[in-house]
Amino acid sequence: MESLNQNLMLSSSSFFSIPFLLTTLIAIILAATLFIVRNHRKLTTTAGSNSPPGPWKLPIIGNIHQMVGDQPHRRLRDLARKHGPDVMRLQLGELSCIVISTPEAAKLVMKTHDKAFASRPRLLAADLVFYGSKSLTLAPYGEFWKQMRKICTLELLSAQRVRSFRSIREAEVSDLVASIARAAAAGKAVDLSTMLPALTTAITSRAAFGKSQQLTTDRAFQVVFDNISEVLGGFAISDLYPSLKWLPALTGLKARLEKLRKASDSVLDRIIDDNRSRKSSATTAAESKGDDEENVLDILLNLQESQDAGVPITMDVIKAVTLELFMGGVDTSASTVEWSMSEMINNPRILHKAQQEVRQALGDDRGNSVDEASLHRLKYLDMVIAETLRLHPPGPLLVPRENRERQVELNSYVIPANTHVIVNAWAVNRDPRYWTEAERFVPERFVDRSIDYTGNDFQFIPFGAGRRMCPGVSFGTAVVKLTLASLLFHFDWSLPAEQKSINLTECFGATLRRQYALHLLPTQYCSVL
Ligand code: HEM
Repeated sequence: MESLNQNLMLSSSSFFSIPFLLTTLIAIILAATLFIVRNHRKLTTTAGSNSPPGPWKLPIIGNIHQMVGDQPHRRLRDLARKHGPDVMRLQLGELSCIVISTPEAAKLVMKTHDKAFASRPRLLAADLVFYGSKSLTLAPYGEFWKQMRKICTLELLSAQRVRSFRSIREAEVSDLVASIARAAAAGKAVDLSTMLPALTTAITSRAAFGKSQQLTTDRAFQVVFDNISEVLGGFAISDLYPSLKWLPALTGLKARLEKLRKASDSVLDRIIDDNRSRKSSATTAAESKGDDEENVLDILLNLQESQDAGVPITMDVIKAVTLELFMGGVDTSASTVEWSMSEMINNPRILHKAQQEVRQALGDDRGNSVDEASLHRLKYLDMVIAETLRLHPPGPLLVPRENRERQVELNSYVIPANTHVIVNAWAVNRDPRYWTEAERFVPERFVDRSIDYTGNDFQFIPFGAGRRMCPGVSFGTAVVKLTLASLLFHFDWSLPAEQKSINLTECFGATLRRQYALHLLPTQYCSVL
């Protein structure tokens, strides 16, 4: 959603904040003193005989100091290798966590005990920005979440609905292609790290709110959106110490969240008012739809009016859900396209093969833009996308779960109620026991293996699995595939003169983005201007 998925994905950005580091520093000094007094502690501990193993922890801060760093998915994988390969226990402040790092353990959490672990931890940001956790991603497991999930899968993100947004995708991708063509004609490199999120923002905003509300140029909304993504990235220090009720005020987080809520409220109120006045002034049903297909906001407002959604669709619910779908749709797809292009540029054989497939399948008509109806023929491109999602899942740690109701027995371990569960999908997708040369980008590995995004292949979980798995798979993959096919069909790609290869360093935030902007030189293959 932060990328909400994601965009609501667990990220590390707040581990770097100054208040966080200061508080951590003071706590570390206190803790270190206590630690020296008890220096006979073992380096790997088990809290009780039935508790999963975990690294040694300091009093007060637990294992927080071991999480400081910019690659938490890698740190967690390394810690797990040493202290708990399947299931590892961590203490983050007052929170008890377990970290899941293998397909077997992921299956236990997201299939065998899926229902018990289907809740989400309480986050201050969810309460203050997402209207009291009224969004699907952050809602605790229960009746409200079940009804909203139904609405989401049957109404907002169903395969049929995603198909109905086809003209939006095609129009926006063809605008992107036209602007890249202008750069190509001028012999200039393009910055795909800026262009791709702008594209996915435009597509998602039209699907969520309609063309007349297109927000791509709306600076106010962009600022709100970026801020929410940042705040939702990672555990805020106050979420790690929920008993210290004064902490959010002290760290300034509460004030910041309240300000964000006001800002997002004013943007969403304006959009909803516009939508209503457009409807009431329209004289025909066709007019009331505006210039796009029925959008997500229209559907939610209709459900509110008809009162048969199973739960009250209040204005807060409408705002929380539109905001989260907007956030979920933007960064996840953009970063997938960016990583695909990066990997292909570093592997010219793969780039050439994917490009040949697209050009052969879509014909040699140099005036044509890519037609979505032909995309099912692109089997190799499907493998490229799957391999990208395996190595660079936008949500490497999924969205944290919690067994809010009761204790669970996981293998032989007892997991007490209210334990946070972090599933390291990034580590699972690279488990060397299941993937040959797991760190290499090899799309052909999917020739003899079906590409399964349904959450039934626990060795490959870029969209999560179980009850809480991503409901935006069709929406996301449709955007990714059309964009990649168009980039490959219309242009040949190379590195700017001074560059030898693409640096693949990751930047962990709301989603797992590239650390450095992706600048590439396009050469036009088809005439698109
Ligand atoms: C390449 C694209 C995408 C990827 C890789 C992705 C990945 C994920 C992941 C890993 C989760 C957490 C699953 C879990 O906790 O088990 C998630 C949840 C979610 N995603 Fe996506 N996502 C993508 C696109 C989208 C899009 C386009 C939307 C909506 C427009 C969306 C909406 C959501 C929502 C609402 C949830 C929360 C579900 C719940 O908690 O019940 N995602 N996504």
